[in-house]
Amino acid sequence: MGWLPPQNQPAAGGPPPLAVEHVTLRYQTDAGTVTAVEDVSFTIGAGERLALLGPSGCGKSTLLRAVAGFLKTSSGEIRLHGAPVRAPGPDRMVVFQEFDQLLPWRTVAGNIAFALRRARGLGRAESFERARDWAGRVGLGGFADAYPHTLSGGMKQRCAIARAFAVQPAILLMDEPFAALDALSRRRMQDELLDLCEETGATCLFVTHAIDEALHVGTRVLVMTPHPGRIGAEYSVPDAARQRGTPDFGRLEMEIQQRIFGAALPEAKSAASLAARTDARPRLEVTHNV
Ligand SMILES: Nc1ncnc2c1ncn2[C@@H]1O[C@H](COP(=O)(O)OP(=O)(O)OP(=O)(O)O)[C@@H](O)[C@H]1O
Repeated sequence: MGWLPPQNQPAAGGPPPLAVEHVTLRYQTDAGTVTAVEDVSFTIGAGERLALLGPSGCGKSTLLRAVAGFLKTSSGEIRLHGAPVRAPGPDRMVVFQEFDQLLPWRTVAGNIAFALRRARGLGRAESFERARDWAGRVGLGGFADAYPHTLSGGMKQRCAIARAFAVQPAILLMDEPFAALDALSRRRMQDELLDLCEETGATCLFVTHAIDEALHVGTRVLVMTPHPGRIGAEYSVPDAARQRGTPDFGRLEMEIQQRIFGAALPEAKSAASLAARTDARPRLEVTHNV
């Protein structure tokens, strides 16, 4: 069964799927104002997968929630294909870390079909046909009629991912979707996600605090500074550096560790020697470095 056309297809030379422009995000609490994210700007082009990487509390989830439309910006603008984001919309699908994001009273197919009806306006028959197809694509073909409480955590995440991809949103927003899984399941699902992204050409914003996951999944990695979150550095990840165990992957992983942990990393070389190694590699470029 064919894909639905992605939503908000960009006009040639038009604005990118996502533009975050000088965005600051603050929370008002009883104890005062918390600035979670400060003056962050970036864009995501069609088919790009941007991994937002940073330590706990640096504002990754806050930023993702603002892109989803759950939070208003304190200043700056978030644009989807040029249009300002003011509220949640069916052109953005979010996959959360939590296993309880499915509707418990609907089956696997029912969860996916419900999203297709709501977001794409499909009729019942077509939405269920597509939903069963998507359940099969994520390895849940035999569980299409199962209810969420009968599934493992990994199976629930597979269903949430299928639901998000099925809708073919303008952008997929993923907030540490594999963080609560065991290490083996996490690795397998990262690979499967990568395959789905490459097959569908999905545009993604992927939040993680794991360097290896960011490098494996992302075509670009934005490293955020600790609280309040700002953009510390940006890395392009060429295909050769995406595979764990390769020299390019190891070098880029080390370089990002050095940036995040600095002198605390025992095996870290001096910044100058790391820079020299970076320069020796033609495609591992730091494209932004504030
Ligand atoms: N609802 C809220 N009210 C007040 N402060 C909040 C709220 N949510 C988050 N914060 C604060 O905003 C900052 C950023 O939090 P956020 O959850 O976005 O970070 P994160 O990088 O996603 O962290 P983690 O990786 O641990 O999930 C933190 O200082 C946090 O305490």
